[in-house]
Amino acid sequence: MIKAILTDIEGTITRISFVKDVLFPYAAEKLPAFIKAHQDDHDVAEHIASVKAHIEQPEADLETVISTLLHWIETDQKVTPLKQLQGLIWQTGYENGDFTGHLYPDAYAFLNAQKQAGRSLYVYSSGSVKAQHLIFQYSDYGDVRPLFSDYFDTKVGAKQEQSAYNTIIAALPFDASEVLFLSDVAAELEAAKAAGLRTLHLIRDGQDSTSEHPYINDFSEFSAEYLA
Ligand SMILES: CSCCC(=O)C(=O)COP(=O)(O)O
Ligand SMILES: [Mg+2]
Repeated sequence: MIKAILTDIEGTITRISFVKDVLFPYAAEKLPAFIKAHQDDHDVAEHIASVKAHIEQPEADLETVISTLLHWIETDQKVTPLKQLQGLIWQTGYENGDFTGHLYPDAYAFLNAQKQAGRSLYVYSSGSVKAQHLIFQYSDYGDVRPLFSDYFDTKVGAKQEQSAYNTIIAALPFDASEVLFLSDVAAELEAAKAAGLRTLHLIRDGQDSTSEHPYINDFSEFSAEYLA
């Protein structure tokens, strides 16, 4: 019996185009000035050091760090220092009202219904925990953070690695078999399944596809069989 739900964000409860066409371009535009202005802040300095370690250039100058980060945004690489920096940059955009966090209406209704039914809700996204807080604090439906009991990002590991799900389950008061993982990416579902979680694939926006996993096109198709 499913007692908790662990959800991905992009492509599962949030439209992919909100992330790719709104959040990523905003981060790319603001990133150079942000890095220059905040390079000595403790957190930012750590993320800059992490970029240099990642490219194995400990002596890299700031321009190299910035062009590396911009390349990672362009190619949608889920590298932890980039994802952490994006969260810091998006804060200003949300606070200024430049955008609100997109949530599919069916996802919002589903999450509310599951919470009311007594299930605990958790988030696991490549976006940093800070970015997750922001998208839910400034969502289209207002501040929906009270829906969620905890948040996980790539600090527990990459989403396509089984060990990341083992780490998450170890932090939850549930057995793996009591947790349903929702994602739009088959490789993430494979990793979660290997860790013993139940899985449900979201195949949204008219994509004509089938899956090795149980799948739905949106949460209006969700039924009790996925909770049994
Ligand atoms: C938390 S909103 C930004 C999402 C993001 O940066 C991203 O890379 C999406 O990855 P996900 O694991 O949610 O598909
Ligand atoms: Mg996703």
